[in-house]
Amino acid sequence: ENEEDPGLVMNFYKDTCPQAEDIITEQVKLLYKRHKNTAFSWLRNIFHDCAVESCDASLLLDSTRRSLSEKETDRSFGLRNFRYLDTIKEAVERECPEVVSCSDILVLSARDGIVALGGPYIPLKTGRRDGRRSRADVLEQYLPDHNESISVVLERFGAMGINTPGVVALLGAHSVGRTHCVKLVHRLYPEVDPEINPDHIEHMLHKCPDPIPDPKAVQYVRNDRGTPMKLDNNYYRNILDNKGLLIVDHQLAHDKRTKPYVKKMAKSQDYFFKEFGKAITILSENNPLTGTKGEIRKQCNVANKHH
Ligand code: HEM
Ligand SMILES: [Ca+2]
Ligand SMILES: [Ca+2]
Repeated sequence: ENEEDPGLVMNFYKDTCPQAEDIITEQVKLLYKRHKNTAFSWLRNIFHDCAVESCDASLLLDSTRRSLSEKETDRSFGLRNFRYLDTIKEAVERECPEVVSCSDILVLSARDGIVALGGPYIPLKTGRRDGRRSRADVLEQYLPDHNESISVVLERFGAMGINTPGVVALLGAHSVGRTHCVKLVHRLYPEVDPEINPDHIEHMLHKCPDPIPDPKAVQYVRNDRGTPMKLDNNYYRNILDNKGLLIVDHQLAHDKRTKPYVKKMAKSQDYFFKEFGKAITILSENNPLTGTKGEIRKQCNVANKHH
């Protein structure tokens, strides 16, 4: 870090685009009013972009002739609503063309999306710049799969500096949104996983009636039937009650290392929010491109053309 590169700071655009953060907040509010589920996407994006080497908006790049996009990999299954991030970028570009990075827009939309969902306000720094290439080739080394062991999950997040309560808090994001049947049928067919709460099995079978779901059919189960639209601590009560959808969700409530925190978060929303805020902050600061590294992308889905 030097004079030209202050790294990440609060309100990085205060001189170059003083309205930037207000425009983003305003757009998030407008878009959330019309498309509630776009807030799930803003929240999920910060994990899928930042956990894979860097918060550099690599997640948003489309495939090119030379490289596969991260969006098209299996771990990204179900990611949606990218067009609303483009809407925010366009609104910011109208005010300050080519100043605000897509990676900062991705992070700040997550911050404001969390608030829209009833979660805490987490002050986050800015000054990230956008990467120029997809990281699809290494993505699986960073993003755990739905049936990953807790040891691997703790190790992957630990490598970013996120501790055990931080991991437990981050998984609390599964208090909103949905999971498609393709990620769940292995727990239902050929035999039902005996660890699932019998009251929940009926619902899951009803929503996922086919052992091999048509990947194009929109068949899914809501992550939290109780409060599906609220980022609250109901997730922890669900998983303690054996109503977690993914194997990782279920294991989180049963592993010796994570269970004590699951119980604590199930009891205290404040504790959940406190740990969630810390962990999101660390995630959002993972290995950013700052200073003169990377670029300010004009359009979030394509790297700039070089002249
Ligand atoms: C071990 C780590 C994780 C795994 C294996 C995992 C896996 C998944 C899977 C398989 C889905 C369902 C996608 C679909 O079928 O549409 C999902 C949904 C979701 N995940 Fe995660 N996830 C993890 C951590 C996180 C974290 C850290 C966050 C955010 C901080 C997050 C936020 C979300 C959200 C909001 C949804 C709902 C998306 C929607 O409804 O569009 N997840 N996750
Ligand atoms: Ca990235
Ligand atoms: Ca909830």
